[in-house]
Amino acid sequence: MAQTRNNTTKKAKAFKTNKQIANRKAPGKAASRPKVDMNKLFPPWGSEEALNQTANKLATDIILAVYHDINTYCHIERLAGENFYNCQGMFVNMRTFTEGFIEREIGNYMACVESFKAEHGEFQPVTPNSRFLEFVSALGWKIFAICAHAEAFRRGIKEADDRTWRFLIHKIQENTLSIELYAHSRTLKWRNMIWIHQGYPIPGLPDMKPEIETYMQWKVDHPHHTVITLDGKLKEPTYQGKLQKHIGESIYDPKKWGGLKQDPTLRHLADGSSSNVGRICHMCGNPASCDCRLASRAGELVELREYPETGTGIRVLTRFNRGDILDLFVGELLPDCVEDVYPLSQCDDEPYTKSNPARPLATICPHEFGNWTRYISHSCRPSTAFVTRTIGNRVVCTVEAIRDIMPFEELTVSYGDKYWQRKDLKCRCGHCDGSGTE
Ligand SMILES: C[S@@+](CC[C@H](N)C(=O)[O-])C[C@H]1O[C@@H](n2cnc3c(N)ncnc32)[C@H](O)[C@@H]1O
Repeated sequence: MAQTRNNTTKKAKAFKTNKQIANRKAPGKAASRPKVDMNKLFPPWGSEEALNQTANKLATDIILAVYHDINTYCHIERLAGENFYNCQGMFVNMRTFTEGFIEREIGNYMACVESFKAEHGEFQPVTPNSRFLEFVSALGWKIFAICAHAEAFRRGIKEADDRTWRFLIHKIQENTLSIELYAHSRTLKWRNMIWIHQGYPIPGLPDMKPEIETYMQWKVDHPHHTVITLDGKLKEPTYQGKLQKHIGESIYDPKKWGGLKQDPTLRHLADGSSSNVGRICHMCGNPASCDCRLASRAGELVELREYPETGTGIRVLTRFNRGDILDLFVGELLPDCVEDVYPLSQCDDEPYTKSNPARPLATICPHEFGNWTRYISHSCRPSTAFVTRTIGNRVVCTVEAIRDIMPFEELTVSYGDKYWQRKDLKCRCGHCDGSGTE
């Protein structure tokens, strides 16, 4: 992959390269971009398209909130288990809201069924206008119990207009495996929420027992140890037959550096003095080594998914804004480049010029140990960039959004022109002729 550079010089270089390429490929012609249909983008107010657009956006917001709330619920449950400040009360409230919602939905449904029976003397399996009935019939008890953990879903089932509701059902249907895996890999105890209702039949609705008794045959260790395949199955991410394990921070092993004790990306030596690495901390502006850390949670709102042309990639389960620092690119820190699929060269955080290139510090190699950022595919029109920054006590490589990123989009980054020149590989990003340059 590309060497990480200083932000501005990287942009300047990219601009120059693109300009040169445009001139080389189509002399005398400006590079053409697809035309934007303004009517489609901003349909007339009150038209069918405009109403669909609004409903679609609302439904997207609700499903994003489902992912977000499941994650938060499980996080607070963990903190409550550790007696973390105020989390127990917070968790009890969250659980009560979910349980109460399920009780009410089942209770209201049963009351409708009973009153119909009292009036007509027979059971009528269709209760008019029951979204609860529609949802459980179409998607089952498990997805209902999982979604019930999100306040946006609880409100949506009652308050959303019909158009938004149809979009929401469709979106949840499209993402059932993703939602189930998301809940499973965070150990959401959705069974507890419907357990007490399994003993009696609920007329007109599927039996919940088989769903409660069927366990997802997939181990739970880390959410990023699972890839959703193209045919809707699950697999582990592997490199040369070995599981690619998740780590939170880069690993420095002195044995791999000939016994050298000092991690070359650190800003201070063992005695606390400066190692002359890095500039000021990007978070607090401190010129000396400090305790800042990147508090990014982007990794919690992405999933590993197989894509037809590029293999395992990253699908986002939220919105990101231009400028967001999504996470650190981490791996084993090595003195040399060992293979050329995953590693990135970590340079010092210095202004970079041709006559004075930034000093290389290490190779970050995530082929076995790394985080989700190692799976980001290349695109000649990327949505993120690798940036060298000084944060806290070390120089790091961050992944940052260079434009707004839409929900469920695949994240992309540029690996740099060299990646596609030196390898027997064809770029399949769909924006170039395979050469890796637009
Ligand atoms: C850093 S890895 C990304 C994760 C990889 N897709 C996987 O399945 O493990 C880089 C490799 O992904 C594939 N890849 C990523 N972007 C691509 C693109 N635009 N065109 C073709 N292959 C791509 C290539 O095999 C490349 O060597």
